[in-house]
Amino acid sequence: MNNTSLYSPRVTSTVERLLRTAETVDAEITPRAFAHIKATGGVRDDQAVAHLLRDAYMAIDVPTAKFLYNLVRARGAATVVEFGTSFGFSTIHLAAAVKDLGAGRVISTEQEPAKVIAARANLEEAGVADVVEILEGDALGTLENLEESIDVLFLDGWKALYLPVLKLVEPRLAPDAVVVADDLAIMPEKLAPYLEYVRNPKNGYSSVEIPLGDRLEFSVRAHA
Ligand SMILES: C[S@@+](CC[C@H](N)C(=O)[O-])C[C@H]1O[C@@H](n2cnc3c(N)ncnc32)[C@H](O)[C@@H]1O
Repeated sequence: MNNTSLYSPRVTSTVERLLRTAETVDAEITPRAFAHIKATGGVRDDQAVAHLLRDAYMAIDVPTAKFLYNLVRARGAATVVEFGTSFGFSTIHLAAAVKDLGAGRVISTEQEPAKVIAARANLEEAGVADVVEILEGDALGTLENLEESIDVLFLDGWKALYLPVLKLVEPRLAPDAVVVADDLAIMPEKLAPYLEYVRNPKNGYSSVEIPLGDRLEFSVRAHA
């Protein structure tokens, strides 16, 4: 028997519905954001156009989602933290893995109140809401007093905040914790400080790029 809830009817139907909706919604929203970016100098900065992307899904692709599921299971993660829930597509995959492990939880963060409500409903529909807590507000505030030891950290909010978020929760990373950062292909200039930090062995990580989806940085907390 395969105890992989990714293939359960509830997860499958929710994931398929979200993929369909995300495609339609983002096809309408993102060209407007790109046009605005072009008209204002051409440098993509999601934070600067956050008002235009308020309703956009910007979800990871299916291979990346399956990779995250496998990673959480392989790590036997008890605590997974996500920066950037959006409508909960990635969160469903992280939560499915935690559920299949039999214990643990996902703490996800989202600053758009409407997305928090929608994500909670999507997690409920997928049957994984009981292992997820969504912290509403700016992750730099909501993650400030985290007490848990983090096994897996997934970074997928606004790119300029990856390094500040990592530094904020760094004291909470478990030995050999895994940090995955998405979107290396999308905004390299915004991610440069983050990549410089995790790729410098002096900062206590072993880090490598993975050519999956919009390209990921896969870092292991390797300090003594
Ligand atoms: C790329 S989307 C996340 C997509 C999601 N991980 C998925 O695969 O479905 C980024 C999300 O991060 C949220 N976000 C950006 N900066 C944030 C911050 N400082 N605190 C909390 N959420 C933030 C945005 O509102 C947006 O919904």
